Formats: sequence, structure tokens, C-alpha cells
Amino acid sequence: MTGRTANQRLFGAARAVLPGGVDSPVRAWGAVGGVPRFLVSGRGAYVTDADGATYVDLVGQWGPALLGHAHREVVAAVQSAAAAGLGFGAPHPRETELARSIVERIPPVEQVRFVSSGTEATMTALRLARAATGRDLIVKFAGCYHGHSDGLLTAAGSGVATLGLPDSAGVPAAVSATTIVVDYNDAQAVRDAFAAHPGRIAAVITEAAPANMGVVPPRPGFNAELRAITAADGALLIFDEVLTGFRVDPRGWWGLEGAAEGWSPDLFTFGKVIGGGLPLAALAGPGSLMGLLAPAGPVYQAGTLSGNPLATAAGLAMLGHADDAAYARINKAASAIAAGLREALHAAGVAHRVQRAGNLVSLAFREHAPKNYSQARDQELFRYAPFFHAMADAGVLLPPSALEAWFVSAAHDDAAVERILAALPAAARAAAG
Ligand SMILES: Cc1ncc(COP(=O)(O)O)c(C=O)c1O
Ligand SMILES: NCC(=O)CCC(=O)O
Repeated sequence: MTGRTANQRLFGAARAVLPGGVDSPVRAWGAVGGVPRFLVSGRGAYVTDADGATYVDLVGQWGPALLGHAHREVVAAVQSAAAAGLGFGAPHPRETELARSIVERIPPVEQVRFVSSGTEATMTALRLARAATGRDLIVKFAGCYHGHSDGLLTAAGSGVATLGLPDSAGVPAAVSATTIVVDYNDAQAVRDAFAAHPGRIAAVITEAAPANMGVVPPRPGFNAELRAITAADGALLIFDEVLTGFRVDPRGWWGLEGAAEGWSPDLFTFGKVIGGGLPLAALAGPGSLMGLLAPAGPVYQAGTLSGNPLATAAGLAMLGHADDAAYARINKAASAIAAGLREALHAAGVAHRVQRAGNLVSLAFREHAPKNYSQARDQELFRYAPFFHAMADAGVLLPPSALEAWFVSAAHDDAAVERILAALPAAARAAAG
């Protein structure tokens, strides 16, 4: 025995054969230091690591685990689908069934194309927007993350933000030149972009409610203004609901805002929850646009594993069990956690804002609520690592970056929430330094 923990041994072995020891940078604990926990199982609100330690989990698979880990009916649906064949590379009935359940929930959506990741969904949405408008330029917001396709990595959130990168190496300058980056929540900046490039912008892409620079909700009316500005110029509005879709509400963020205010974007992207924990994402919209996709139309898009039988089974089971009671439990737990956070940090005398967008929560170590990416970065980020580690030591796993959202699930019952609340005072004192 070397005295090293199983997590340490596994991380060492992983780093030899996986760059950085991980398959996605956000998992590497780079911003908080220490050894990432290698998780071997999960059930409900809890996950267990290779050393046998159990944690209340607030990472939630980075979004998909809406009902908690290994939800019995979701697992059963996947097992039964697997027994009937892992995939066929041919149409199968569940694709239509899942598409129909999305169309029924979100009336502006008439057709859905399933892909395997949110990255593919947004990448294809841009291609579709360019084909539909005959224009090249895209507007995106600093701090929003839409996956890792070339044109969307500029000033991106999530791991790009956590690593403090302006963009990624390896993206052709000619591609970056087609992306116009503006500040979030600044409608005038969007108007200025359209004024500077009249008739040349294919689409504005936005997170419906940003949660990849921490949570930075749209100010009231902002998304509706984006709708009006894009429509006036003949550009499309792409609402990226990969993270918020079917999480903040059965109809996603659009259900909380657009549905009530009477507007809708041209295209939606979904992911995470709709795959029930397996690789599945989608772009969706009216038939007039979606019909441009091959083989119905000239915009090529394809995928060997797209809409595969296991992921569609998981997604259907997930959506089928995401009833009003489940959303009510998530909202209640999120509110209790947010209140506990405020109380603990206030008691410890730490300047902070608890950020909320529906049931999404994050923590910013600054006095005023951040409204955009530069404000989100302008906080006492150094406080997050001691806070994070104190929570982990007390058996609560948080996202390993202050610039990520916390994901609460319907399985976060009173006992799980109590464990989080009990851990907060010591973590707040650790953050106070
Ligand atoms: C809003 C948003 N869009 C797109 C993506 C990319 O999805 P994926 O990681 O499945 O490629 C993510 C998260 O990863 C996201 O949060
Ligand atoms: N909110 C950030 C993500 O969901 C990213 C997940 C990943 O890239 O692994």
C-alpha cells in the first residue's frame, strides 16, 4: 500500500492515457485544485467515489440528472431497449415518439432533429440559419457556452471561462471572423452589431438563461428584445436550451418567458435532460426551417448514433416521469439551498450574491449581481476553492468552478438538503479565509 487513495491512483493512471486525466476539461478540478473524485455509482441525490465515500451531488451529470441518479424507471427503460438491440442505423419508433412529446410540450416546435450532443445541435442550428438566410455572420454573447464547435468557442463560458481562455487554439481566424461577440443583457450592443452589418447577420444565438458563467439571468424583456431585433433584420433567433430545456420548467425557459409573453425563437436547441442521461440532443423548430435539413432539404447533417434506441428510451422515460410534482420538489430544494447559502455566507461576513434562474443556482463572490460575463469574472474567485473543498469534506459535491451552475434534482429530498445546509456554515467560514 502506498497510502494513496483510490481516487489519487485512478487520477494518476488516467493522466497517463487521457489528456489531463479526463474526457471533458470541466471534470479536472483545475480551478479548485486537488484530486477529482472518480465516481463509481450514483443513486438518487447521492454519488459514491472509488474510495467508498458518498456525497450529495449538485453536479447532476452537468444537467441531465433531473430525477436523480439511476432513476428506477429510466434504468428499466434503457435495459429493456438494450435487450431489443443497441442500435440499428435505421428508423425506429421511439424517435418519433420522443419528437412528438417535445412537439406537444413546446408549440412553436413542429419538427425535431436528434443528434448526440449539444455541440452538434448548436453547430447544426448555425448551419441551418446560414442556409435559411443566405448570410454568414453570427452574434453570440460573451460568457455563453454553446458547446465546442469552432465558431462558438470565442469568449465562451463553462470550461473555457474556468480556464480563463479568450477562445481555443486551433480555430481558423476565418471562422472566428464570422462570430460577433457582444455583452450579455446589452440589447443596444446587439442593435449596434446589426447596424454595423446590415443584412449580413444570419442569427443571434443565446442561452435562454445563461448558466455557463455562473447563472446570469436575462433581465426582464431582454430575450423579447432579441426576438424583435432579429425579426426586424430578417435574422433568426436561436434559443439554446440545452441546459435549461425541460429543467427549469416542462417547457424550458421559453415556458417561463416566451410562452407567457407571446413570442418564440426561430430555432431551439435541446440536450441534457431529453437524453435522460445518455447521449442525445436536438435542434427543433417550425417545419418551414427544419425542412431545409437533408434529406428533406439541402442542409446536410447526419449521425451514426443519432436518435439511438437507448438514448431515446431514456429520454422518453425521463420526460414521462418529470411531472409537476418533480419540478415542485426541485424548486423547493433549490430555494432551500439558496436560502441556506445566503444565511451561511452572511453569517461569515462574505460578500456574495446567490444567482438564480428558475431552479438553477450559482454563487458569485461579489456584492452586486453580475449582469454579464465581465462582471461574472470580476468577483473574488479565490474564495471558491476553499468553499468547494469544505463542502466536499462534508460530503457535498459542487461543480468544481464558480462559473458553473448547481444542478438540483427531484431526488434531493429533505435529508439530502439537510446535509447540504449542515455543510454550509463551515464552508462559508472557509471562504471567508
Ligand atoms: C447551453 C449549452 N449549450 C450547449 C452545450 C453543449 O452540450 P454538449 O456538452 O452536450 O456538447 C452545453 C453544455 O455542455 C450548454 O450548457
Ligand atoms: N455547464 C457546462 C457544461 O455543461 C459542460 C459539460 C462538459 O463540457 O463536460
